[in-house]
Amino acid sequence: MAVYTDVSDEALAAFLADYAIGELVSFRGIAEGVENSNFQLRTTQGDFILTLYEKRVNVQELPWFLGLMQHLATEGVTCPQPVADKTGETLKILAGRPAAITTFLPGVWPRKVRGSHCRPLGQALAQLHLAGRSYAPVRHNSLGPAAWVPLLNSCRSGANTVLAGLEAELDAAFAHILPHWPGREQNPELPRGQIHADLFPDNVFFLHDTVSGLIDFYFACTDFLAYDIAICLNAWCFEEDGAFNVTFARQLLLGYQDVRALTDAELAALPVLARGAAMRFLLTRLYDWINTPADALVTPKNPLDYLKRLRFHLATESVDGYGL
Ligand SMILES: Nc1ncnc2c1ncn2[C@@H]1O[C@H](COP(=O)(O)OP(=O)(O)O)[C@@H](O)[C@H]1O
Ligand SMILES: N[C@@H](CCOP(=O)(O)O)C(=O)O
Repeated sequence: MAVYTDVSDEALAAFLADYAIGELVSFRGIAEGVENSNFQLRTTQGDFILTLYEKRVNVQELPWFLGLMQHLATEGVTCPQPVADKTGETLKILAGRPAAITTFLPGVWPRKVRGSHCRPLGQALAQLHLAGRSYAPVRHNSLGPAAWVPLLNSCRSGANTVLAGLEAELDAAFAHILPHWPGREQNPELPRGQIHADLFPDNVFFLHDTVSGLIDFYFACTDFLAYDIAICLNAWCFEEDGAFNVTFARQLLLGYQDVRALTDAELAALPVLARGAAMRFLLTRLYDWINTPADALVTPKNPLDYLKRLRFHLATESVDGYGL
């Protein structure tokens, strides 16, 4: 469960007095989520989400994230919109933590992904990328390739306790990823822009097979647009047993291209981007798996799910393997 910080009735009342969003009707902690403390807030004007930002989010970067969500919402992306207080502030302090109120989005995230989710997902991702083009501020991807070897270094002593030989397997995999990673320079064939960078099923709400909202922009950054697709291929297109579902991948790529055509360079780069995406989530999960205390509120996710994905992408040499 993810409510790390308690909010007293008195603190909440004082906090809400700064806003013009009606009278408090109900308030409850949301068990789902990993990173931050989230609460559902109902007032006489409707439903809202109150988020208290916890340790992993860099406070200095919160204005970038809130600005991006505001911008995307203005451009027609259904995502949480920061709510300003009576003085125009969206980022405030509550219970000693940075805090913001955002709009509540209707819908439910898919507990089991179906093929019918993947085309609308691809369309929504491309719409997000197009809407992000007019948001100029840049946020470097702090979990990009430069972070991966240091992350593995910080877990080396524990890696082989998770799986014998894991450390050597990851070191070997780096040789198939890092030297082939596209350069950071502006390359019109491999466009960069604002990406979500964590668009997993639990961050996409659906109503009747239609995307009703995208949430959780706190890993968003400025990077290759196609890297976001690679993250979605990993998060949406594998079965529980680790088998790749090429039909889901094809639907995802077709949906994306309904809205934004991929360049030849983006299509050619997909295998290496997908390897990198698998490595990124494998490593953060490995770090959490090794470092999360047994009595922690949140159960760490299994890093080995991403080892299966990484092995698949290492064996995939072209976009044909993803159904195009
Ligand atoms: N804007 C929103 N509208 C509706 N529900 C939301 C919204 N934001 C968060 N939630 C709820 O809170 C849960 C956790 O949110 P999330 O942003 O994924 O947390 P974390 O960043 O801690 O992982 C979601 O699964 C959803 O149930
Ligand atoms: N999507 C990541 C973990 C981040 O969790 P979120 O609740 O913030 O999406 C993973 O699956 O490893």
